[in-house]
Amino acid sequence: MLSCSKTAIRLSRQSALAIKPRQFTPTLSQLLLMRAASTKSAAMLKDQGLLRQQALINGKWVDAADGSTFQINNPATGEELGSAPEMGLVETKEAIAAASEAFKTWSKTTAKERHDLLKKLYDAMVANMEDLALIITLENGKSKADAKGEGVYAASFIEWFAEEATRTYGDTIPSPAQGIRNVTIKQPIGVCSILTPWNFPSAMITRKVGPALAAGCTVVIKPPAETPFSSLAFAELAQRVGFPAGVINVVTTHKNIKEIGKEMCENKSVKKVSFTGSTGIAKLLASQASSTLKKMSIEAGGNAPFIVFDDADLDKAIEGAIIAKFRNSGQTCICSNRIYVQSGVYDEFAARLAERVDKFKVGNGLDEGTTHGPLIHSAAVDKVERHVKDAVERGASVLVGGKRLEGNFFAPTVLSDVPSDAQLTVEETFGPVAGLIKFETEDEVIKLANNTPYGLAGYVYSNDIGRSWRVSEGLEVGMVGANTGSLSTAYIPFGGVKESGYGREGGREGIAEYLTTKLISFGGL
Ligand SMILES: NC(=O)c1ccc[n+]([C@@H]2O[C@H](COP(=O)([O-])OP(=O)(O)OC[C@H]3O[C@@H](n4cnc5c(N)ncnc54)[C@H](O)[C@@H]3O)[C@@H](O)[C@H]2O)c1
Ligand SMILES: O=CCCC(=O)O
Repeated sequence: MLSCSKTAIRLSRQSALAIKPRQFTPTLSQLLLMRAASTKSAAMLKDQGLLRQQALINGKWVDAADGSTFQINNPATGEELGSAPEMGLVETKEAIAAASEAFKTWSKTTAKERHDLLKKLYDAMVANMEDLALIITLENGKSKADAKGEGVYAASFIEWFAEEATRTYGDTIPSPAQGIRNVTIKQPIGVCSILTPWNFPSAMITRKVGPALAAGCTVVIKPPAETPFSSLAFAELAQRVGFPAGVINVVTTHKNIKEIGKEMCENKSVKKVSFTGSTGIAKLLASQASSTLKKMSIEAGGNAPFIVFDDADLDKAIEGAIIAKFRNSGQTCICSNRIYVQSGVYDEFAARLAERVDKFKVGNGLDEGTTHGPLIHSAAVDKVERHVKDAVERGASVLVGGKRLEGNFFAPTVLSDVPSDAQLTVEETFGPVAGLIKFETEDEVIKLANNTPYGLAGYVYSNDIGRSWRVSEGLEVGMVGANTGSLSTAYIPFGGVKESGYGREGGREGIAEYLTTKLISFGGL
């Protein structure tokens, strides 16, 4: 067997040595290099060392070659939180080269070694959860409860994929010919480019990096310019628990995003690209990655229908709509974007949803009692405002909210009688606006729900099990919540169809995205 060869044993020993956990005892010079948290809010961190303001390449915390940086601000207050290096092509190539070199040994570690190290990383995330959640709130704006939820969710991917690392089984395949035995083995695909959005600054990193590391791949992460600190804190913890140099690299940028993104998709040493973000950027990256036929996973925009039938439990449907629509102030790819309510319960559902939304407490995510934070930036508020104005001009009524507040805030909104050609119905709004649309029949609502190029998630509320089943099968989406507004866990295959992308993250399928299947056909038996 391969694992019994002398070479494999030697490599396995080398790598076992390489991943010996390190204690975090910074030297004086390291301490001086570690920039202090520049604001009052960031100074609230128990462990200031988690607020890294440098990028990580080949196990070293580094600045941009030309020393330039960009600022990161709290979207709730505008307060400057700190800065990150404004890197470019040179640093990106360096990071890919480091990941390539590290792949030679990391890919030869045993599944158990990778499991143990990932488990240590999970433990470190749990031990530092308060700080990790604080960083999420500071850079993204979401409420403390949402941030804690995200932190736990982020860590759960590391735990889940630590376990999945040990289950990358191959097959033995009966041969049609005499004297032949066929087996398959799973091997890590290679260096992976990880490009993530700002709406889940931590969980979108771990949902991709967890399975990549578990599979034996190495990664170059490019976090979003709005929220780089969560990925840097994650990388810091990975360093502390002993991930070898070059296995995890983080390159930060604000203005050089196009050239860095292109390099990460076109560089020949990269074998896989994983992206979460808008459909427009997903298409651009897919075309770049196609130049070398790289494997890709894409989790792009959605336009989720949320369907409530007359026979639904309205209490549960309203609860579900609040979660599915307003989580993270509506900035979630699986947020319901169109709420279809059958005519018999339409008025009651609308009135009760509006009453609940009116009670939301909008504010700084750090403040006690805040249920909903700001949007990520003013461009996001502009988009939401545009969608609401357009819907109202086309005949929708504002039941609650409907207006821009100060700064990056938009009042949580419920609109009724939204027409099917409104921007709100056609495009992903990515904000705290619930648009209600009345329907009469099951066939009609399935047609309306599928009338979109997107297909990420959908929701159906009905107490008729047959109807729930029929509608779930009929929706052109990758995920359905039937009588639940909450889908997201590390245990499920997360992903879409149509222009919402391809590939699955999480669940059993998640690690397969980072593995290749190799056939070994033994002849002459
Ligand atoms: N599916 C999601 O989770 C998700 C996340 C963010 C945004 N969106 C959608 O996109 C809309 C616009 O938001 P946005 O402008 O932040 O989205 P975007 O697609 O422009 O950005 C998403 C991420 O992609 C990266 N990116 C952007 N241009 C790139 C390039 N040329 N090469 C490589 N990476 C690049 C950025 O780091 C960014 O964080 C939102 O309103 C929403 O509809 C969806
Ligand atoms: O917005 C993207 C991911 C959201 C989730 O995992 O629930």
